[in-house]
Amino acid sequence: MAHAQPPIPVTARSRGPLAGRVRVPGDKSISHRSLIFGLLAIGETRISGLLEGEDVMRTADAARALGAIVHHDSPGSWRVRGVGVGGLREPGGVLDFGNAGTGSRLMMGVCGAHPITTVFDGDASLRKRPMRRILDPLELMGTTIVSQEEGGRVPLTLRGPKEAVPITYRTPVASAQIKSAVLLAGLAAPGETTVIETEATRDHTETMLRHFGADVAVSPDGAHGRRIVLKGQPELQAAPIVVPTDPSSAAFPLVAALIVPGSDILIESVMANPLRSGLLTTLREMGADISVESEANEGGEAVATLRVRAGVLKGVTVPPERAPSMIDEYPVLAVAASFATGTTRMRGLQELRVKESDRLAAVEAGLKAAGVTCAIEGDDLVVEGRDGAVDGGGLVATHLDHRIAMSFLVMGLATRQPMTVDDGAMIATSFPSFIALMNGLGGDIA
Ligand SMILES: O=C(O)C1=C[C@@H](OP(=O)(O)O)[C@@H](O)[C@H](O)C1
Ligand SMILES: C=C(OP(=O)(O)O)C(=O)O
Repeated sequence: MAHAQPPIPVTARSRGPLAGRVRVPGDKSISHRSLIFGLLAIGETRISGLLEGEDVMRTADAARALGAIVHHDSPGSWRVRGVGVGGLREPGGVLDFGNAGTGSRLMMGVCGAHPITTVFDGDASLRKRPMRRILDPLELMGTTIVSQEEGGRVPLTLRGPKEAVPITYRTPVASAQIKSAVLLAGLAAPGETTVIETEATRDHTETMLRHFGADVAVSPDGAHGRRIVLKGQPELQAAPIVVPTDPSSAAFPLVAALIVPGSDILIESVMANPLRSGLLTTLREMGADISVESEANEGGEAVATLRVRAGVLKGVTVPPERAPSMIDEYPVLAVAASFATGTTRMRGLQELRVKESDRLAAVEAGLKAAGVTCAIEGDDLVVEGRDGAVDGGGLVATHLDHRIAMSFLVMGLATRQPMTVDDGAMIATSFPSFIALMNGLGGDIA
């Protein structure tokens, strides 16, 4: 499958303070959803600021295979002429989602509720990831799992029912992908589809449902949870989308500026959605010098331009209920924690084991390669901070995981010895301009 090219090792070296002003690319979660909603709407959806990373391009290809007309006008600017809910065409071939959990899982929700047969596949990383979490609710809605690899993995084949059955579903783990797959499937079902989540997760699907004219009601459920009720079979109307920047990408220059002594940078228009802001909360608790220079609204999301200055960080305990709001940021938080004074304990990280790699194991191995003491205790990751002085010098195995690659390259900008990651190719899945952007701030990554 995809990405069988020879690995491309990349090395980061420390070369003095970072300075300058950057804007990171569009949000990956919102970019996938923009194309999917464009497919499911009637009319032409105009998107600006779309992330043109490999994961999102797979979703664009899938939308085309399902009948949408997708045009790329200029960098970030796309148009999608949709087929409407119920109007999907059966694809002629396999839908290959490459490395993308979000694209594949959300599209399983879409396709599994339509009366078509679809085959899903991906790269070696995606082939290891659990899909039962999507297949279980889909089966309740009437989808037939024609074939699947052991444990519900891709390659797998779905056949949708004539008409999907609406369900009430409590997600078994905090996952915006499960929630979104069920809601997207619920679009094709008559009546009300309800998703209940014990911990609130990113709400981009709910926001976009409303934006395209669906009737969706969200109410609190328990201490941290939400209940989302969707009225099925709406006629979604094309609507313009401005994709705000990706806070999960902003995390890399942000942490780099905190740990490279003397740094002082501005990161423009970082999406400030509270369900995506756990890293900022945690870094501030660690004593990070992050100030808000200005605030605005982009595409319906609050954004803030952040000034970030290097300084002393102190170890903290990160509570498990914060995990959904910073789920993809733990690898780079572990890097920040390595430079802090004292111990950082990140609690409740079981979901990190089923991302593009087992991120708990990959982070532990990478930190140890850099001379940092750390341990996995149950579902917690514990990092002993080295008070600003990390040796580095290790070779880090990235296991087809973009966030592992970028996190350890950020680390190498501040370690005594350079850090090398075994393969930088996967960075293109979410942040193709990462190396150029970091080097533009004064980094040395090559
Ligand atoms: O819905 C989304 O766009 C995402 C949800 C999260 O996954 P889970 O739903 O598996 O937590 C996150 O890790 C992923 O990068 C994007
Ligand atoms: C987990 C991630 O993405 P996905 O699940 O879409 O592969 C990520 O980008 O860190």
